Amino acid sequence: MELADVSVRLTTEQTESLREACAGAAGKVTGQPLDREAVLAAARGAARALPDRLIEALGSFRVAGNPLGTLVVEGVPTDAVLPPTPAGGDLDDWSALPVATMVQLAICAELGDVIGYADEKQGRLVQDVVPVAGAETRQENSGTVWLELHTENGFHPYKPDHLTLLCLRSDPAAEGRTVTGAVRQVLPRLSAECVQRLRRPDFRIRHSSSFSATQPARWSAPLAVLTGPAGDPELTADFHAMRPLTAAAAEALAELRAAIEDALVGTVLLPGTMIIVDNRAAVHGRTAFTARHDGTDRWLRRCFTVADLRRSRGARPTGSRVCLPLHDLADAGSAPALASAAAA
Ligand SMILES: O=C(O)CCC(=O)C(=O)O
Ligand SMILES: [Fe+2]
Repeated sequence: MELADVSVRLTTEQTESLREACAGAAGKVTGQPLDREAVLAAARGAARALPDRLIEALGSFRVAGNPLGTLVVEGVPTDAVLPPTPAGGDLDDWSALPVATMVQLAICAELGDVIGYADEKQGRLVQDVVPVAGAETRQENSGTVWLELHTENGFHPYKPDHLTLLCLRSDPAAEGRTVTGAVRQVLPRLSAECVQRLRRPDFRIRHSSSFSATQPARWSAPLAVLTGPAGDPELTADFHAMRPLTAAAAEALAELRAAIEDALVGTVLLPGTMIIVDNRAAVHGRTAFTARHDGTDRWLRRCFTVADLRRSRGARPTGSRVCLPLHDLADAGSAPALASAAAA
């Protein structure tokens, strides 16, 4: 199975009429921060302009998933004039990208509720994924080296259920491939012993450096890599930041890693292509690419959704989609699933 099997391409007419609807919706809320119900309501309104075929594909992906844990949408409208790729890592004001921002929020509205994290990218609901000078070797999306396969924020009690990445610019040499590896592809290839070991809470994930850059590293509570139904489990893994707690767990994680690396699918995202990852069904990563830092670099925009926003209400200020800093939550004891102790 290839990404082409899970791709939806909009026709030129569909792209254009969606562009118009999104520009109109954005115009009604220009100047407001994204983290306002009025802005998200405008996006839900714009979602009515999504083609039926796409609404259907998003709905079925949300409810049932697919074998690749990945959906690709081509022909997503973006803004006719793009600012230079932001060198500092963030675009200051979403109103420079009204269409791209609104269409991403509209697509996200079909997947669930948009969520953000105060620790990361200033809590922005739609974030910029761009190479940052000096961050080349970091295992973060600001780097340019191979970005190890990971569950997004797998250490977080309110990790996203889906993440969307909308490409505004590819890297000039078209080297940066976004890749995903799905649990449904690898499960039949794993030994029974491996599966059994991955189901034990014998793993911890170090909080991403974007979450605890200035503090000593913190770790998740011990967790299992595979959870849920035997025939269709959920996957939480991170081949950079996950630490097995026993030798048997380490062996199982290595077997899983080899199987996933064997089953990877991927693509160099082109402008107007969005990749959507089911964060409970697939890990994702990115191959290395070269940055020039001259405004023409690779530029994706990222937005997260959860299936049930209410579950995280104790972690967010009233009326906001942005989860408070993780270390405040851990200290307040409002997230019992969290252990802030360093792993031994
Ligand atoms: O740059 C990419 O293609 C993926 C980066 C990534 O893992 C992320 O932004 O969450
Ligand atoms: Fe990621």
